[in-house]
Amino acid sequence: MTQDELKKMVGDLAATYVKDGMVVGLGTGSTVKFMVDALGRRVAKEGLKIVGVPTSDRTAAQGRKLGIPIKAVDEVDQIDLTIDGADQIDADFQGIKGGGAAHLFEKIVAINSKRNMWIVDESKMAPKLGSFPLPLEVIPYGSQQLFKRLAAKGLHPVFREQAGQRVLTDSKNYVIDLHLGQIDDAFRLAQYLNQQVGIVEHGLFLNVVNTVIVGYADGPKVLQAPERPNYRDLKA
Ligand SMILES: O=C(CO)[C@H](O)[C@H](O)COP(=O)(O)O
Repeated sequence: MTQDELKKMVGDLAATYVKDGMVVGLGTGSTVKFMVDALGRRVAKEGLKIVGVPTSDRTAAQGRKLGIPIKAVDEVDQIDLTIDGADQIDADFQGIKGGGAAHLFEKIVAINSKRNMWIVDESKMAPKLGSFPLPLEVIPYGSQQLFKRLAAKGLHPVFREQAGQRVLTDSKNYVIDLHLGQIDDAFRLAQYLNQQVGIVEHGLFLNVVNTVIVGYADGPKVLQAPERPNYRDLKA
């Protein structure tokens, strides 16, 4: 099976978890694209009634084109289920996201969701996080100084570029990727990054996911993460 076939397999399966009347968070990326296509088919054929809360301009445009009613995160009371992709998932169900530069909105939608499901092909599963570079969304103002601080700390930052231009997020911020190789203590690193002025959000998604669907050549596997407190409920 090709990687795209694996992505379609998990995307199609994830779409079957969506029930009539749900408010559904719609992630971003090539795997989610298959899932949104499948939801669009259900809306057209079955008359499935849902509201989609997209995590990027790309996903919003795809959803609207397919006839999925779209609302912004602040226009809904709560999101029942968010289905998103991921760049890397470790053995403890912690994840790295932001390969598509959408992790800020993805994290906002995720923490406002009752349940979170990630859909990935098997290449995304790893014993430890870090071989996928960790994305940071950073405010352009002062980003060179921030870059120098991250470099001095040994975090191997690289500004993300495309066709010789710095990548801009939907909020017109830059992305810095940290080429770490391996992350030994993701919680400690997240704490450090949360404290750095100029970083709007990092791509460590810790204790966020409830269910992961992994696409293997012999079929999809549905994995349940341990039940943990939602990010937003952590005490100050
Ligand atoms: O975090 C993301 C975007 O910011 C994506 O979910 C992640 O990059 C996975 O994308 P793909 O399904 O294309 O591999």
